[in-house]
Amino acid sequence: MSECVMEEEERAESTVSSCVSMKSDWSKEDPLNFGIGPQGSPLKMDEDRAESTVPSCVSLKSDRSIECSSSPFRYGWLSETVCFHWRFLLSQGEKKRRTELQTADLNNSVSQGGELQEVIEGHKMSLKRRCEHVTEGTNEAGSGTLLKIYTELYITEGQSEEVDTQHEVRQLERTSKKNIQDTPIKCQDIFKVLSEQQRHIRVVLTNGVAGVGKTFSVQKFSLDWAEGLENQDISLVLPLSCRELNLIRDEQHSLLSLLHVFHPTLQKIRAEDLTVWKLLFIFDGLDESRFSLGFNKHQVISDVTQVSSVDVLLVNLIQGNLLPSALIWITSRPAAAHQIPPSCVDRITEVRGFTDSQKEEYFRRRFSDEDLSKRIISHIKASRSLHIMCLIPVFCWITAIVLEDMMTRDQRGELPKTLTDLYSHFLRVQIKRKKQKYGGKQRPEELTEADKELLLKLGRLAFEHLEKGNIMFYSEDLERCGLDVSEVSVYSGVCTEIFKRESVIFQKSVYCFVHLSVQEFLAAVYMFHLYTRKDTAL
Ligand SMILES: Nc1ncnc2c1ncn2[C@@H]1O[C@H](COP(=O)(O)OP(=O)(O)OP(=O)(O)O)[C@@H](O)[C@H]1O
Repeated sequence: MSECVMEEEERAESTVSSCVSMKSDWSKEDPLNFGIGPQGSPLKMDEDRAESTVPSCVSLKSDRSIECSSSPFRYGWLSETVCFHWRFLLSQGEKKRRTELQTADLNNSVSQGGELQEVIEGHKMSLKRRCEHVTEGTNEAGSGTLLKIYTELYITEGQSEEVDTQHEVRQLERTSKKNIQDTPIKCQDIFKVLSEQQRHIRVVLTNGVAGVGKTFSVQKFSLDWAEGLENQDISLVLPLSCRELNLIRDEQHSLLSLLHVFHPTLQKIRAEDLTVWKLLFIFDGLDESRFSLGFNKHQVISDVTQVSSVDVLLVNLIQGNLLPSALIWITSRPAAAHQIPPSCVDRITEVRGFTDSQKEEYFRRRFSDEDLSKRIISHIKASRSLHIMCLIPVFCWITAIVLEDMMTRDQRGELPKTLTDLYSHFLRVQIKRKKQKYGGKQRPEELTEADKELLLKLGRLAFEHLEKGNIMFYSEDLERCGLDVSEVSVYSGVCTEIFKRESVIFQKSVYCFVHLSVQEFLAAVYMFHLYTRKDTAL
């Protein structure tokens, strides 16, 4: 550790409490436009502390302060804070020391500001790597596609009426008709105050049905920030997947250690950094969380180093007890969104999916072969139910997988026009992919007895959990249906998305709740088999 840093840390110990306790409401009134600056407000201090504190606090105020030599402090609040200290010192007749302090301050700013900037740059690089490659549809994690397939989504402020239980094509057809009162909002603007009636937006809740693009939006938002394109007033964007948070459900953490676990590039950040930076925490997939968020009765935590259970940390963050100036973005399927009390939410948005022109744009982006994308688009337009379903991006992905396979093969066959057709072809394509990858000697097109048996077991799993409304399966559930955990993870693309982490298997059903789906389709295949006890028409 450099001498400078050690010195800084020692000084921090004596000054942090005052620095940390200075809560300003800058974020409420005046979103400041800088990268790593603190929220400053005048400190109360005595003369002795002033001498040792001023340089340290000033140095925390980012290396931007040295950008302009004639006026070292660019921002109004900063100059006010600093002037306060400086007037104080000058009144003590310490002109000589002023020069010394100024020099020391500039040196510290360079060293500490430089180090903080390095941490941020490291985090940006790591986030960029993570978000640039996305796991599309139900492909295995790791086989990432570049986020360049990202297509703008239709997102609105506020939310539509409750999801009904009609057949999903009907439901989607209705949803796709734009309501005149819908206020579209761009993903990158969700924290911006967009009208005079609005107040500061601290907590945003984004709803959206399964597969509509919530996670993709989080990835795009994070990537744009990491690439320096959008929301540069935020110092750190910190995505946390609720599914991954489940893995430490039984552990005790402080907010700081939690960040170290999920964002190892931030190992060097300290408690005081968290309190002075403008942070955005993103909790993606609240519906997958296995926490019970007790908003009414919980331990109050306001210190980022205080250890507690993860759900308590979450509640305190959302309520603003912990890091009151941090921005919070929560994404959820509608059925789970009620866990967040409306009083804690400043803005609700809803990802509604693709408009008709966005559907076409998706296929154009996905295929470099222009002729193929044109044929796919015209096939979809010719089939009413496929066209309506393509409102949901994950359905576009399924359609793209199936139609690409069928249109680029030599074999002739009628292209699927109904959802049942499409789902059965989807299963075939996924089985073929699995065989190509893990295959042995079998011909990829062939469906063996073992394949059929496995699909029926998956069907049973789908059916039983659909009845219970479960969206996550665990290894015991698989075993109960006679499924081998490792075998099923190979098949992950077939059933939906199955993640194997530690000993737990999470099945992220893209289609649960009210949606007809591959899961429902598998369940139906199983039911059909039970009914006829014959070979199913796979
Ligand atoms: N904006 C987009 N551009 C291109 N493809 C998209 C987009 N949004 C979603 N997709 C496709 O749909 C799939 C599902 O999207 P995503 O995982 O973001 O949905 P979700 O709303 O988070 O679903 P869930 O509630 O199941 O978690 C993606 O893997 C991708 O294939």
